[in-house]
Amino acid sequence: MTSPGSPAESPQPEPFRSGFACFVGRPNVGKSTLMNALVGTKVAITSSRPQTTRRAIRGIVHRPDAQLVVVDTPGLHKPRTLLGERLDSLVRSTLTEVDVIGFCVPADQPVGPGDKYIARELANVKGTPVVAIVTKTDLASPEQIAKQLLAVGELGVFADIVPCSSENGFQVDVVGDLLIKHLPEGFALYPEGDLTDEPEQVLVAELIREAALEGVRDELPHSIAVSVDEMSPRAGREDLTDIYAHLYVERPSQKGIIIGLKGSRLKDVGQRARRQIEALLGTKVYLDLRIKVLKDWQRDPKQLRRLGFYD
Ligand SMILES: Nc1nc2c(ncn2[C@@H]2O[C@H](COP(=O)(O)OP(=O)(O)OP(=O)(O)O)[C@@H](O)[C@H]2O)c(=O)[nH]1
Repeated sequence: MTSPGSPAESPQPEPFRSGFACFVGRPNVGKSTLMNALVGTKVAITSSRPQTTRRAIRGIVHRPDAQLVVVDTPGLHKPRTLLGERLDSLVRSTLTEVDVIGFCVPADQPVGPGDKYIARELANVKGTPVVAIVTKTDLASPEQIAKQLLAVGELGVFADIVPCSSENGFQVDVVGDLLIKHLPEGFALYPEGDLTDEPEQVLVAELIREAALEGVRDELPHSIAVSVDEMSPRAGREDLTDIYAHLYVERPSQKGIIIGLKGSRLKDVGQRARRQIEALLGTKVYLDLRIKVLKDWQRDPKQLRRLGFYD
């Protein structure tokens, strides 16, 4: 304890805090990118297609005085397919399990019905503080940002409202501070240095899916799923990982799109994914990637379970 007579003494350190946060917001508002910026490495995948994220991927922010575990959630949206319904129930159960929620609204788009829908949902989550985050400030003028802060303030009762940009780093650390403020006092939940508790195999599958989505913007909205069937170091080669994976599409025509002329597109997808996976694993990678048609997998409960989407 610092006493008034001993100015040389350092002040009482803040208590160590640890706990969970999640980001919610319309698809494409920058939730995954913000999590990556907070964690400081590429953990969740991002793409310019809405609804890229399907799993609660966790990133872990380590600070001297805190450990913040960020659960990345899919964009809340009105369910259309069975897959959509599962996504939403995943989001809802996540909301009640975390210590603080970050509600993301982009600075460069007017507040719309989607944001209002989520704000109403959040008002029903009792007992979890919500920090409203105005994202992508690099895309908006100061006036636009000021207006957006006011508009977001009208959407509900928030513990704080903070503007930030994951693109240029503006106030990303402040977002971290404001989330950490709401965590309970406690011990570190994960060893220092851990950035995510997702098994590497899941991250690898996500990187392959990201590569496969690239360039087929409108043709294959949400029809691609990936399973990594086997992943192991090559015998006698510490520096090489063998990966056997399947890319699933819903219809034969989609298979053609992915494969491309004389297999050119698939080759591209494999190369792009391989580079990313090598960065993640820190070894060379041999990637055996095959395509299968799983008819209407998004509507088939058994296939959904196989691909890791549980009720
Ligand atoms: N200029 C700019 N672009 C951003 C920023 N944050 C995210 N983006 C871009 O916005 C797009 C969507 O970002 P994501 O992080 O995937 O969005 P999300 O909210 O996680 O999307 P879903 O997974 O679909 O819910 C990507 O193209 C990002 O590069 C930002 O601060 N500034």
